[in-house]
Amino acid sequence: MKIKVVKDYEEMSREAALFIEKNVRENPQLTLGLATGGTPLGTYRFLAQGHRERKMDYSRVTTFNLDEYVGLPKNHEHSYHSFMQKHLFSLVPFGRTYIPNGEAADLEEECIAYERLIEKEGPPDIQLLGIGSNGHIGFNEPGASFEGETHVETLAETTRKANARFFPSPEDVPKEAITMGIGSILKSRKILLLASGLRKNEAIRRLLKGEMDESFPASALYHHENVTLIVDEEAYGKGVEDIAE
Ligand SMILES: O=P(O)(O)OC[C@H]1O[C@](O)(CO)[C@@H](O)[C@@H]1O
Repeated sequence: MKIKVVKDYEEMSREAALFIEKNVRENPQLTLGLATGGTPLGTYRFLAQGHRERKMDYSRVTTFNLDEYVGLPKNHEHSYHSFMQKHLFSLVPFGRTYIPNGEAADLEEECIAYERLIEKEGPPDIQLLGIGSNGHIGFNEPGASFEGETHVETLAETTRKANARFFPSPEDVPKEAITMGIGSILKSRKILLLASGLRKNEAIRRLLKGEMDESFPASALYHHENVTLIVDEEAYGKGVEDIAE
């Protein structure tokens, strides 16, 4: 795991956007795995700026989102479809964009179809990831199999609580989501993991201990040979030994 410690959220976001831009310049037909939540918002802002000001071209890039809440219509203001539209897709034209359909009549079928799509079009050249304070990646909660494919996950109460800030009230946070599995995520060629703020400090400390355990989903990333962690000083914390290679 390569670890880059940066000053703050802004710097983390800029570094992440530069990482993606560099890879897109090298391969304009890249497949990009995307995340939602608070963590990647700044990265998307910088990607949009690069497109606007430096004419970065994403017209041949294909994107796959990690997850979507079950039961929210695509145009619901808190669906991840709406999130991506608002924060990235309306600002940067991509070739093709894919997000699981959380209101599919047959969710199992939807999961199988999404996994097939990733296999056909991908796997992602870069997978962008945030980390939950309980170590979740995508919506793979503690206990999720490291070999799992796209599936319906019951959200941990801590995750629902953390995401309540995006909803009018905590009860409005859906109880389930479709998420790419850890196995699907690990198929990506490169993984870019971002973490910022004190809220993530404990999760990063546990990750950097390097112990692989299904009770801590992000530790599966030690099974992958090309992971870059960009972490700010608050999330990295003091007294953590640098185990960067
Ligand atoms: O970025 P946040 O809002 O802290 O959430 C952590 C991670 O959990 C998720 O919301 C679950 O998908 C990710 O998108 C996100 O990066």
